[in-house]
Amino acid sequence: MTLVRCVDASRTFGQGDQAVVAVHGCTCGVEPGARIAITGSSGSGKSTLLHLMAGLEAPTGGVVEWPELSDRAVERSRDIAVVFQGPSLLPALTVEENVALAAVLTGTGESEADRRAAAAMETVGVAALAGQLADTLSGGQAQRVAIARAITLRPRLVLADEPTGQLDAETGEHVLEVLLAAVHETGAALVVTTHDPVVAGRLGEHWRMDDGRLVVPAREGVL
Ligand SMILES: Nc1ncnc2c1ncn2[C@@H]1O[C@H](COP(=O)(O)OP(=O)(O)OP(=O)(O)O)[C@@H](O)[C@H]1O
Repeated sequence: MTLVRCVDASRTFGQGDQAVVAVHGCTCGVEPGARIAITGSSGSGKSTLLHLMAGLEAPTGGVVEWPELSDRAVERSRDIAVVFQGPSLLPALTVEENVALAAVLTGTGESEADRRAAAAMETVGVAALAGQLADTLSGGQAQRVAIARAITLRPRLVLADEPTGQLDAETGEHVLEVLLAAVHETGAALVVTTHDPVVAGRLGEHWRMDDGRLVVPAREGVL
């Protein structure tokens, strides 16, 4: 039942003297229902590991696989949603258009995409912002809209890269609540990278990246 499994997965950027090993031989797995925080200092490889799990980066060593999901990347991309740290909305589109876009881009018909977007905006509590241009939103509102976009296709796995990293503590806490409620409602597993111990404390499981190496508490039945 593992959604994503990394077996001795590595990611090196650059070559020769310039090579940077961002992730060294990581072995881990994410199961349905998981709530995982990945902490670690800046540059320790958290984002790179998340991108490997999303399929946004290919490993340069080892294997990343999605046993429960489709072998085809396009179909898999419907089941895996990524929430980024910074602004990720298209500023000239409305909230509603931004939320529907992910569905449209993965081949969902327009009326179905609109219906799903409306449901996701309702879940996340941004329905009142539907007609507003994305570049008029506050940071917290924009991140809630990004969460709505992430859950529009009801993914099996949500990977959030420092989703509260650019927000003040109170707004960040609210966005985290929204994210946890959204994955609860949709039944998705959640992996969050964070520098914030308060955020990490809200998730059931805690992994740590240490200079590209993953420290995962031992669990049975994942690998
Ligand atoms: N596209 C890239 N090209 C070259 N080096 C990269 C690239 N992406 C990441 N790196 C390097 O890989 C290492 C790990 O970076 P990564 O962004 O995964 O760390 P992080 O723990 O997420 O950091 P932060 O908390 O600051 O976001 C760093 O040394 C970084 O400079």
